[in-house]
Amino acid sequence: ANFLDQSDSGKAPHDLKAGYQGIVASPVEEGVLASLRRVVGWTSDKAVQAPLPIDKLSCKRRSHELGKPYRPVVLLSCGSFNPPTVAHLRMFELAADELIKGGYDVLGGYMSPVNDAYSKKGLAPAQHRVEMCRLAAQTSDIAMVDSWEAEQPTYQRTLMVLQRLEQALNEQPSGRAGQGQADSDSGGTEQPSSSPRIKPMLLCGADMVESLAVPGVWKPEHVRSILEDYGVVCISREHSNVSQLMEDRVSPLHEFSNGILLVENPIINNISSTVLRQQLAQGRSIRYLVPDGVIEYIKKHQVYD
Ligand SMILES: Nc1ncnc2c1ncn2[C@@H]1O[C@H](COP(=O)(O)OP(=O)(O)OP(=O)(O)O)[C@@H](O)[C@H]1O
Ligand SMILES: NC(=O)c1ccc[n+]([C@@H]2O[C@H](COP(=O)(O)O)[C@@H](O)[C@H]2O)c1
Repeated sequence: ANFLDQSDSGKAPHDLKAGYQGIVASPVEEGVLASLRRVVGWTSDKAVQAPLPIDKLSCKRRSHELGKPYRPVVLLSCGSFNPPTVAHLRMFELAADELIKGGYDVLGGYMSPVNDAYSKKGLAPAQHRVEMCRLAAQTSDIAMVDSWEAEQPTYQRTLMVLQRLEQALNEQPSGRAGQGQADSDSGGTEQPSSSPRIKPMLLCGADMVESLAVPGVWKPEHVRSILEDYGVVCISREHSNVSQLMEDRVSPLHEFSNGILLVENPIINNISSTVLRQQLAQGRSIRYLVPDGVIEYIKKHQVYD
C-alpha cells in the first residue's frame, strides 16, 4: 500500500485553534493540543536549543470528516534557501493540496535552512538565510521557520532534523528513529489517553529526491528511515524524473517507493536560488520571484554584494 493508505488511529480535534480558546476537548484531542502547546527543543547535551514556532499550526479538519482515521502531518523543507524564493513557498501549497486530497491534515510546515558548516559554494551566512526565510514565511499560511538546524555547532544530516522536529511535536520519535511505536500500529482502536502522532514529512523538489539515489550522498540507513518512517513529498522539477528512478529495480528509491508521494506541479517553473543570485550579480531585478520583504532585506544587509 502507498503511505497514503496507511491508517492511523485517533479522532480528529475539531479545530486546534478552537481548542486554544477553551472549547472542551476529548482526551485524544487534548493530547494533540498538549503536544502543540509545548514549545520545546530536543534535549541533548550537544544540541543548541531553538524554540519551535507553532503559531501557524492548526487542525483544518471539518466535523463531517470526524470518524475517518486522523492523520496529522507537518511538512519539513530542508535546503539552502539562498535566498528563499516563491518556488520554495509554492512547494508547501502544492504538497498541502495533495496531502489533504489523500486524507491527511496538514497542520503546518517548516523551512529549515542548512547549517553554515554545509559549506556550499556561495552560501550566505545562516543568520541571513534564517531571517530571509522568516520574511518569506510571513507571506505563507503554512510555512514557518525552524532555525534549530542552522543554530547547531555542526552540520546536521536531514534525518536528524526530521527526528528533532518529531521530538519537538510529539513526546518521542516513532519507528526506527526512536523507541515509540509507529503511528499506524494501534489498528484503529481508540486509546483515550493517547493522541495521534504528528508525523513530519520531508518536502523536497525532485532534484533532492533524485540525490537520495546517488551513492555516497546519503547514508543508506538514512534513506531507508526517511522513506519508511517519515515519507517524502516530491514536487516535480525541470530535468528531474523521480518516477523513472522509483521504477528502476536497482535504485534504492524502488524498494521504498511507497514512501514517496509524487506531486506534479502543473505550473512548472525553473526558479532556482542560483539563477536568482546570478541575476542579482548582473544588477537585474528578482521582483515577483522572491517576496518583497526578502528583496528589501538583501539590499539592506548587502547579502550578495
Ligand atoms: N523551482 C523549484 N521547483 C521544485 N522544487 C524546488 C524549486 N526550487 C527549489 N526547490 C526545492 O526546494 C528545496 C530547497 O532548495 P534549495 O534552496 O536547497 O535549492 P535550490 O533552489 O535548488 O537552490 P540552489 O540553486 O542554490 O541549489 C529543495 O528540495 C529543492 O529541490
Ligand atoms: N545525508 C544527508 O542528510 C544529506 C545529503 C545531501 C543533502 N542533504 C540536504 O539537502 C538539502 C539541499 O541540499 P543541496 O542544496 O546541496 O541540494 C540540504 O538541507 C542538505 O542538508 C542532506
